[in-house]
Amino acid sequence: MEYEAVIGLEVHVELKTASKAFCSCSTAFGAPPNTQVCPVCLGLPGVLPVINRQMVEFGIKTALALNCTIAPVCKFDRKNYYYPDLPKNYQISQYDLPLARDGYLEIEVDGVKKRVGIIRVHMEEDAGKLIHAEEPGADYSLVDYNRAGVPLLEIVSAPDLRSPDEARAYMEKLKAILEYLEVSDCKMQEGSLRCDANVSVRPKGSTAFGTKTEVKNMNSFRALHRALSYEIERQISILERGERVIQETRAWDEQRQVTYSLRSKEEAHDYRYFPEPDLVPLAIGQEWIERVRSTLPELPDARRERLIREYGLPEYDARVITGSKALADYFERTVALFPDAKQVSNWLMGDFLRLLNAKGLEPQEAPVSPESLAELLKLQQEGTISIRIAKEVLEEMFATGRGAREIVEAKGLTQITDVDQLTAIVEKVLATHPKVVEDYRKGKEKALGFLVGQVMKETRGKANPSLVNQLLKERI
Ligand SMILES: Nc1ncnc2c1ncn2[C@@H]1O[C@H](COP(=O)(O)OP(=O)(O)OP(=O)(O)O)[C@@H](O)[C@H]1O
Ligand SMILES: [Mg+2]
Ligand SMILES: [Mg+2]
Repeated sequence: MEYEAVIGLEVHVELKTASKAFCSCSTAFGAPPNTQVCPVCLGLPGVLPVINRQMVEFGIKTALALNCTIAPVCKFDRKNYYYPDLPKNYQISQYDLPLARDGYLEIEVDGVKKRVGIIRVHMEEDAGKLIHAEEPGADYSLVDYNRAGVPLLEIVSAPDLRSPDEARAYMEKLKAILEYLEVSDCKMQEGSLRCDANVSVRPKGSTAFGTKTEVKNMNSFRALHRALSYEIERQISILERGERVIQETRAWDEQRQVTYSLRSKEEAHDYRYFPEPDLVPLAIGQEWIERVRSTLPELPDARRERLIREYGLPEYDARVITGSKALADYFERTVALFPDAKQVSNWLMGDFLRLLNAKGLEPQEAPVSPESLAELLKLQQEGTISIRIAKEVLEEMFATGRGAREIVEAKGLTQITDVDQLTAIVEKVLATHPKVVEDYRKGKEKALGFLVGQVMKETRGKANPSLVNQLLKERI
């Protein structure tokens, strides 16, 4: 039988406010443990939380960008559970009256566009961080409450996704939007963007949903994709055996590349939600919403369309470039200095991204500035260096942070365009390969490529390829 997956994602985003959700402690990442805490976020008796205005504003901004309806009145609720990462033994969250509902975002997979529904966006506070001792025999865990109380948004998608590819496309788009809005750092490795994946399978063509499992603990898009693929296969083989999938929470094991059971539905928490008595309901007026709407920046879809319009970029290029705000910024800054937009996008999508990924860097962290890249492209365009040398120079720029011209001059990489000098090398190559020359004369076109290659080798890539071609043809 053919099966179809049904996937819905719950995404938690840490907001980059300066202070925590309900107190004035700093949210800065990486401070020594338990230095950014106070009686409010530690939940000591008698303290009162105060709603962080910036958190609400970031929430409105995000909800608007996701095409949601902002609730005229929302409220906070206590989600009760006992765990060492939660100093108050409850988390302030939102339950039946969330900040916003009923939005969508658009994804595209294999050329097919699709709207993915957003069921709700709500505000809540983060828990602390537990560090479990890993040495053999260790029986303790360390607790850091710096993160306890940091504002989060939970963004819950409708069960509209049908494959791991669609799930990844959704996450990529959501991350891009959040980055464009500048409401979060969106670093999955640092935990500022986290995703729980709900997944079920059903016979293709069926309209009813199957029993879902919820998978946690993926800390990259790749892990999300793999965990979903694994979980879909696991569920299909259960159904194929004539058995039933049980509703449970599972975790992704990155080491073993499998999911394993954490707890079943019977063991699920009863959170005993009730309205947070220390906070008044929050009424968000239309003026506030409109004011925030007027500050919305250009979002990825709009920017993609503009890059196509303004620079004549192919749709594919525009999609890749605008997939990250930093990359799109980088592109536009480079094109301002080197107006051949397609060249710039080729370099960015090719060698630039490859070198960045190899170093695990984001575009804004690139050791090569747009000014430097533009300088390199100019050197190549004016013929000072060949494309092959340009690629080498870019690697060197990444490795050392030095400028293009500086490297070209220091290493004597300037392209050889001197006819006499090249002619000598061409003659030498022709003399060493009489058989290849013969082949070419007999009509074997490819033979010329070999000879060009030999000249490039002799000159360590510095010969001007079109001049070499011309000189070879003149002589054969
Ligand atoms: N049959 C199903 N198959 C796959 N996904 C589903 C199915 N039914 C619901 N979902 C998805 O599961 C998610 C449910 O999230 P929601 O936050 O509403 O509830 P929850 O997981 O019970 O709560 P919690 O926040 O405590 O984890 C949504 O993203 C929804 O799209
Ligand atoms: Mg949820
Ligand atoms: Mg859930």
